[in-house]
Amino acid sequence: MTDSLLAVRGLSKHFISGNETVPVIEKLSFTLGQGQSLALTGRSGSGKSTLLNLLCGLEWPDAGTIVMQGQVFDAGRARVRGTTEAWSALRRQHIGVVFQEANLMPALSLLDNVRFRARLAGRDPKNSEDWLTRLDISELAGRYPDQVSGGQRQRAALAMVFAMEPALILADEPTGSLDRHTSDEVIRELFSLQVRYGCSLVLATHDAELADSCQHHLDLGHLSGV
Ligand SMILES: Nc1ncnc2c1ncn2[C@@H]1O[C@H](COP(=O)(O)OP(=O)(O)OP(=O)(O)O)[C@@H](O)[C@H]1O
Repeated sequence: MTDSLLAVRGLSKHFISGNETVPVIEKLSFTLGQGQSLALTGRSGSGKSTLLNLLCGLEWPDAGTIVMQGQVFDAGRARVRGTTEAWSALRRQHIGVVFQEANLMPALSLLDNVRFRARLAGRDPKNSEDWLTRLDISELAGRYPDQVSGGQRQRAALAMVFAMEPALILADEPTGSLDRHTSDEVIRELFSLQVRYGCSLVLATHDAELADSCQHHLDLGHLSGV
């Protein structure tokens, strides 16, 4: 892939379970180009969520290097002063996350959630209402997350992600909690906006059809690189 946005080299992660060491990601390497999409597949427990968590900083790698937009995060240097702060800033500004359950702030209306995420990324929140319109939930702008359906929350989560103008979207079974019809609609929006705005996408899914919609495919069950 050319014009690499994301390059992962020799990434490894294990967990400790009782007295046992459980290797989950082992010496994984791949690159993802700007504006490209990558499907992560593999049996349950193969490490899809763990990889997404490593990429967005919710988990700490044991070894390896992640390079995003030219900024290097080296597991060996992770504790060096300034490294984690620089990575946190990069993620806040450039990585949008959509998980199975929309992670909205319960005390904020849908519109304020979108504005909040845009501001957090340092973007002007003036287009927040437009994003709700584009995702067909403008009439719900003033409602709180617990006053709307799961599909509407997931649309609001997408509006939040696009309002921050991300370079990279990480999506973990983003429609896993939705019925097929709503799921298809939300996924269509995700792909169409991702292509239109040229951001890259890493999507963990068990859905073979969805995986086929991505340009690249990484099967963690077989630990092969892209
Ligand atoms: N915090 C943790 N402590 C110990 N083991 C963990 C932890 N998080 C994940 N694991 C283990 O790591 C492995 C990979 O989990 P992960 O959630 O990444 O898999 P997955 O491919 O996303 O699975 P699924 O398709 O079921 O969502 C599993 O064996 C899981 O039990």
